[in-house]
Amino acid sequence: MSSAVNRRNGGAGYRHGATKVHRPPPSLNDSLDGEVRAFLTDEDQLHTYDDLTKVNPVTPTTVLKCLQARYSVKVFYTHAGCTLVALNPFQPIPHLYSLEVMKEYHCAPQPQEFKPHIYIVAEEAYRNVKGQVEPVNQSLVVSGESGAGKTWTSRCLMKYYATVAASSSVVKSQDTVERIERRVLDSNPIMEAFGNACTLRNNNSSRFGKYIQLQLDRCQLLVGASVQTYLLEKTRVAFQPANERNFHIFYQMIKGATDEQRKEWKMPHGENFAWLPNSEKTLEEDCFHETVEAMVHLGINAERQRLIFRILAGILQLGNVNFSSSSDESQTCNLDEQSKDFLQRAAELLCVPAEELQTCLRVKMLKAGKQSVHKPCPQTECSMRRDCLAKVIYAGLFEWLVTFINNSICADKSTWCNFIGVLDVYGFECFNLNNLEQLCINYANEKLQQHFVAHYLQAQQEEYVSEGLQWSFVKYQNNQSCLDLIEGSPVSVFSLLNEESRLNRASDAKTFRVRLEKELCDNANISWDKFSKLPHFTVAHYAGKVNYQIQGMVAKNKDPVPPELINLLQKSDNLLLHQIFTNKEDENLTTKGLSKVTVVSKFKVIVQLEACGIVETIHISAAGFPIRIPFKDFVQRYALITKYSNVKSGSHRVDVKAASNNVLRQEVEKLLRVTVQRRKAFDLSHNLGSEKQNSWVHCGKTKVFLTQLMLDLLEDQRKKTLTRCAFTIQCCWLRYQRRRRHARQQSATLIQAAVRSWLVRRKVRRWNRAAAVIQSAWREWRALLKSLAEAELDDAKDLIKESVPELNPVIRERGSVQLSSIPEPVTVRGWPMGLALATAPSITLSMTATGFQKMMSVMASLNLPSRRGGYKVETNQYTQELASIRAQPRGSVKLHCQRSPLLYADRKPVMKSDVKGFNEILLEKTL
Ligand SMILES: Nc1ncnc2c1ncn2[C@@H]1O[C@H](COP(=O)(O)OP(=O)(O)OP(=O)(O)O)[C@@H](O)[C@H]1O
Repeated sequence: MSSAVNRRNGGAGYRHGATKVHRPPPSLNDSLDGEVRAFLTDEDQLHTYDDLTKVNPVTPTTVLKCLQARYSVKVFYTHAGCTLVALNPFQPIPHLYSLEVMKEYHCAPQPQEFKPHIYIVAEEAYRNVKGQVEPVNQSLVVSGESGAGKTWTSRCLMKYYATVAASSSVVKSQDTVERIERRVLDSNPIMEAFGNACTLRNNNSSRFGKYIQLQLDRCQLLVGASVQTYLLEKTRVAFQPANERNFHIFYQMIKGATDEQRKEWKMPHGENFAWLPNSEKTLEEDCFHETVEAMVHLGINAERQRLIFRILAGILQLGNVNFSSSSDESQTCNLDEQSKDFLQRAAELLCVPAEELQTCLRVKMLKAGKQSVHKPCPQTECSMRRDCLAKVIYAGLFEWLVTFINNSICADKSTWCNFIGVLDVYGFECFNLNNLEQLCINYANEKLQQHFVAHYLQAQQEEYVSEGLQWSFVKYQNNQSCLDLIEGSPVSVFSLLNEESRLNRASDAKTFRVRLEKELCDNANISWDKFSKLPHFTVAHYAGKVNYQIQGMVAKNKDPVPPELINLLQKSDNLLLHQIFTNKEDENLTTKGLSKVTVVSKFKVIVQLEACGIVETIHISAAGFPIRIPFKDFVQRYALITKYSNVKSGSHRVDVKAASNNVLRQEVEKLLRVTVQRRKAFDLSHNLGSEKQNSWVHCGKTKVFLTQLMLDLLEDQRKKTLTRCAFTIQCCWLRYQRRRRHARQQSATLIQAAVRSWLVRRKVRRWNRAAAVIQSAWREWRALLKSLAEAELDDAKDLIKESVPELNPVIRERGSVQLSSIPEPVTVRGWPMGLALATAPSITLSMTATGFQKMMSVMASLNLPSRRGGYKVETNQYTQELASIRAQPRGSVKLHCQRSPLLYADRKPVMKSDVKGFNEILLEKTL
């Protein structure tokens, strides 16, 4: 089994389409004998082929062999050009999808060089959104048969984007990002619980199609998502094919309910429900707890959950209501006691009046003009009305859930600018009995195929021709006539079906078949088996012929819902049910004849296929030139390769806006030459001759056509050039910063030096002034001392002379000094050597005065007046005879007295400092 993931572009991208495995006529395979086949394909090496286009020759047999070989060595992904074939391993392979693997692919410079993986497709689409020239929306189509792994693959893609598109988040708070991712992922279990069921082919088969749009902001971060669903198989609610089951949610409820819930839902243990076959089968999908948890995360609160589960329980109860026919047609069908009980329970759970419910199921209302008539329904119709009620409730609930999920995960339009779409689409279906469902599914596939053809092969071929390329594709199959048959105008299967439904006449399969035959006989794609008992028609689809049963098709298309049922549901006291059906009032549930919306018209209106961006382009890479870029854009993007390189390309700057097409073309050619030359010089080891490289690119008239390889090469060179430029800019910036820092440092040093020198100069000037003052004072003082010393010595001599005759010492007034402002001379008496003694630090037989006494002594010695002349200073010591004065080493003075004249002669002087200078002066004078 396989599911193919097509990588497709949306918007105005340059990348196109996917390669289908190229199929030569079947006869080719048969015509190849074994030897040639062995020569062409080394079968032992088949498992190593990463791309199915390498298989040679490309035939269904060789492709299948290659896939088988890879499957046997547990390799589950293989490229097929630009599509990816995913094989279902049918076993968990955790290491293949781990977070590390995701990161590896996401961070790889060239993920396509890695082993084929769904993450390559995911990453390519993610990178394409950023756009090589401009952002391009992307869509991934996951298609395949039931059980091929489409849902699994879609889930993988969602998980991948939820991881990589959030991991780079720097802007948003972690909290926001987690919430968005979580919600997007949590939508899966809910949708699967309500929309998936166990079928013969797949235990977890999606019974609806879905298209998920992952919304990205400017920084390519996942900011939200939206889901569109289509074609829910609602008939499954009331009818389950043999050995299949109903939707998972019902089984989850009966298996996971608490006793309390069972009581509320009126589902006692052991109760059998007709609409829950095979409930003994236990699946991992039967996980009620997980669904409830996801509901909580998405914001479905407990009260809403209660309403939802009551509705579901009500549907189950309805399934056990059986009608038995009445003997009289004018009487309503009978209900046995059990059925009455179940009907009562259903009415309670759906919160509608039981009586009214019973009437709605058994009596139909016919309108005749303005009058309405009530008519009892036959037994089969009663059952149909019951089933219809269940289906309409379930479909309404599912729709409400999808809307709720969208409201919860959808980002505001202003916050996202690009999207990646994932379309999980039913593959082509062909059963023994096919009806309207298969016709719709196959129509969708046919439409996809048409886009594939029209938007890739055809458009590409036409473009090549208009651009003058010598290139032709293998003759492609155009399925337009098949589509015309199904959906064309004015007459087609759908238009006739719609007409039949609108006429509202009793549908007769045979009549309708005749009508089809008559109207569509010109179309070669429809045929009839005239011998078949059942009326049918056969459509030749691109993938094969399918027989469609006509019986019941018109009824299915009408999808009628009796208005009484809708009226009843609108009256429901279950707020949710009431809300669902009140909102539906204007939709196809009305009975206004021609305005009715039928299933096929609804399916055509849904147009997800177009709305989701698939219509735009389809991406194929293996053949031709999937990338085409206008010259102008090409030069704008890649001119830097030559502009910022050392290569002499001879190119001068081209004004892209003003340049003519020819100039641009020349510029493109130069660019391509440089790129290829560089590659050759660099990559000789790859053995890529110029011839081969030239086939990677072609210049058309207005566009350049590239293969993926050439684009990668150009991108690689561009990236390298940008890296080099970035490096140069960084270097310049660093150098500039360094220089600026250096200049600042120098300026700071200069300012500091200037300030310091100014401070020093100021200090020196002060010092000089102070020194001058000190010098002059010192000189004055020296002169004064000198004169005092002389006077004192003179006085001493006089004293000795005078004292001898009278033996009576006379205290004389000495050294009178005229002070400027004092009118009369102030006389100061002092001991001649007082000054010396007062300041001398070490004197033999010495005495030392301190404090005021010392000051007085000094003043007296110097014959200085008191500061204000307010007192007179006199020595209070006896004048003694000085025998001798001698200088001692270290500048101390030794006095030799006859008798100490000092008051404190017995005191030891304080050894504070040596007397210098002054002592010497004294000694000089004395000795
Ligand atoms: N890559 C895979 N790795 C492991 N198991 C896988 C893988 N792909 C598919 N499966 C298994 O196959 C089962 C069927 O896959 P899935 O439901 O995705 O198929 P599908 O194509 O969506 O079918 P349907 O159309 O019926 O919904 C899954 O439940 C899962 O168990």
